[in-house]
This record gives sequence, structure tokens and C-alpha cells, in this order.
Amino acid sequence: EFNQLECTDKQKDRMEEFFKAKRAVGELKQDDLVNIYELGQGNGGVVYKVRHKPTDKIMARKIIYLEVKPAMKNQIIRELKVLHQCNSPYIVGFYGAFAVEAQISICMEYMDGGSLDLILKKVMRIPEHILGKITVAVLRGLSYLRERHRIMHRDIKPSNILVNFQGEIKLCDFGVSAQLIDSTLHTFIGTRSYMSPERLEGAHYGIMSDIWSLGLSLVEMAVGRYPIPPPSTQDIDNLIKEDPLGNRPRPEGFGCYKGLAIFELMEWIVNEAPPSLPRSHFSSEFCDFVDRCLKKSTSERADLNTLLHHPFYKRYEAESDNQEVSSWIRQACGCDL
Ligand SMILES: CCOC(=O)c1ccc2n[nH]cc2c1
Repeated sequence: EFNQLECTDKQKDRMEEFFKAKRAVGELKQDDLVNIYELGQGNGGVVYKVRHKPTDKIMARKIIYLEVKPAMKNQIIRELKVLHQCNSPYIVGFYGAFAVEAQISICMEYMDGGSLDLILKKVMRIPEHILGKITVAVLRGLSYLRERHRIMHRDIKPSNILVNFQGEIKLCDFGVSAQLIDSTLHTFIGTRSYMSPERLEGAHYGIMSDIWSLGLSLVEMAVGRYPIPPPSTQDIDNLIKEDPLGNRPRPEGFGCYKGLAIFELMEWIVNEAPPSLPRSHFSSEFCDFVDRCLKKSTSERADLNTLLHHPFYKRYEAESDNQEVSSWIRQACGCDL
């Protein structure tokens, strides 16, 4: 049986390529980087596409602005060095981190397909067979972080799942630095939450909270809008009927659901029934998979190992080539030239 922590030869080659590029870059310095344009905002920072002048290498640079004492800043930089050991086909590559004044820079592998929230804005919905490949990558990324580094992700959501035109799917922005987590806890800004009920209630939480976030993210990407409050069957039919293939570009304003305020959303997640997928439009394995992720009680929720044996995961884990995802990403970005 394919162990979820093993890599194919192709994946090993691609990781070796990255290590070679990383050795060529060496120690990162602020003056060696030039901003090309902004890629996105999220998780307490702004992400830029940058060029490393000495090697001409394109990278993604996340800049976090932190007014912290020098001792804490040094601790964050020290803790971020663990990212040098986070090497997996399902985790975005890390070139290095440095601090200049109140700015912490985290330089990562550039993923030319961008994050899944941006892809979702372009297309109506993400088809089930692509969501299957995304599920395989996320579960393998979570397994890697847990088995090799004994950490959970803490922030699974579409904007932290990145894709590239080679068809690779990788996680970014996981909580590797405890000090960075503490220093940015108060800075939450956002209109939606992927946090599990137990985490919103302030109870102890762990990897099972990542499983909830995965389930919620899958429902959002399958239906095409943040699924709380749950869309009615009528909503779903309208979403899917009017665009069965899910390829028509999203009309302006649609899907930026003018729904509940963030606090009402959090209350809904804690007090109301979890969202689910309609069996009328999705396979029963997919519906069952998200139902097991979205159990409100952690004792009923499926854990990582259970999900690695779920028929929905098994259906996609065997396919090792990225060709299918690669062509779908290209057409989604409108550049299947
Ligand atoms: C808004 C959050 O986006 C990121 O954190 C991020 C990280 C690495 C990346 N490589 N290519 C694109 C990236 C984006």
C-alpha cells in the first residue's frame, strides 16, 4: 500500500531541483529582493511576487509587520528556521526568513497557479475530481507535518492551499513558530472563519480542528460559496443548474455572499447544524467524506488515519501524475495556450 509519507521518483526529482535552487540563493538579504507585484493579503501579512536579483529566481515573499521586542523577533526568526526541515511535495518550499526593523520576511517557493481562493473567484466551482486530488494533497501534507514535525497546520482554508501549472498542490502558512502565533493572535481580520466549533469555544483543540477546516473548505470549493449559513437546496440547484460545468467566469458581486457578520457566523458554527453536500450533485463518497470531517463533536469527527482509508481518498490517491490537475489549472487561469 502506498504510504502517504513516501514520494514518487518524480516528486523526489522536483524536490532535488528546489534544493539546488535554494543552495544557489544562499543567505537571503533584503537588498537582494525586488518586489514585482502583490499576490495577496492574509494571516497578518502581505505576500509579494519578488525576484532575487543575484540569481534571477522568482519567489513569494510574505511580509509580516510586527511591533515586538527584539528578543521576541529573534525568537520568531529562530523558530522559523524549522521551515528549512519542512520538505515535502505537499508543503510549499522555504528559501529562508529574515527581519528588518519591524518587518519579518518569509521567502517561499513561487506557485504560479496561486491559491485556491483566487482560483475559486475565477471559476464558479471546483469539480469533484479536482477536489479529490486536493484532498489527497492536504491529507498527505497534514500527515507529513504531524509525523515528521509533530505540528498541526492551524489554518487550513482555500487561501492557504496553493497550486502550480505543473499540477502540484501544496500547503502554506502553517503554525510553525509558537511565538509568531502568539504575536499575531490578536490581529485576526476577516469575514469568514474556518475554525472548528471547539476552537471557537476556546476549548482545547488539535489536529481534529484541521480536519473540520478541510471539510468546510471542500464544501465551499464544491458549491462555490462560503457554506455558512448553509445554502438551501434551491441555492445549490441554482448554482449548479445555471452552470453545470462550473466554468463560466463568476459575474461581479456573485458569491461574495453578503451574509452574516463574523460574530454571527461564529455563533452559527457553534450552535447550528454543520453544512453538508447534496447527494443530488456529488458522489456519496464525497458527501460522506465531508460529513465525517464536519462532525461538531471531535469524538465523532473522523481523524487523519480514518480519512486516509476513506473511499473518497482511496479513489484519488493512486493517480500519481499531476497532468489532470495541471490542465484544469491552466484552463481555470485562462492560459491553456
Ligand atoms: C495570501 C497568502 O498567500 C501566501 O501565503 C503565499 C505563500 C507562498 C506562495 N507562493 N506562491 C504564492 C504564494 C502565496
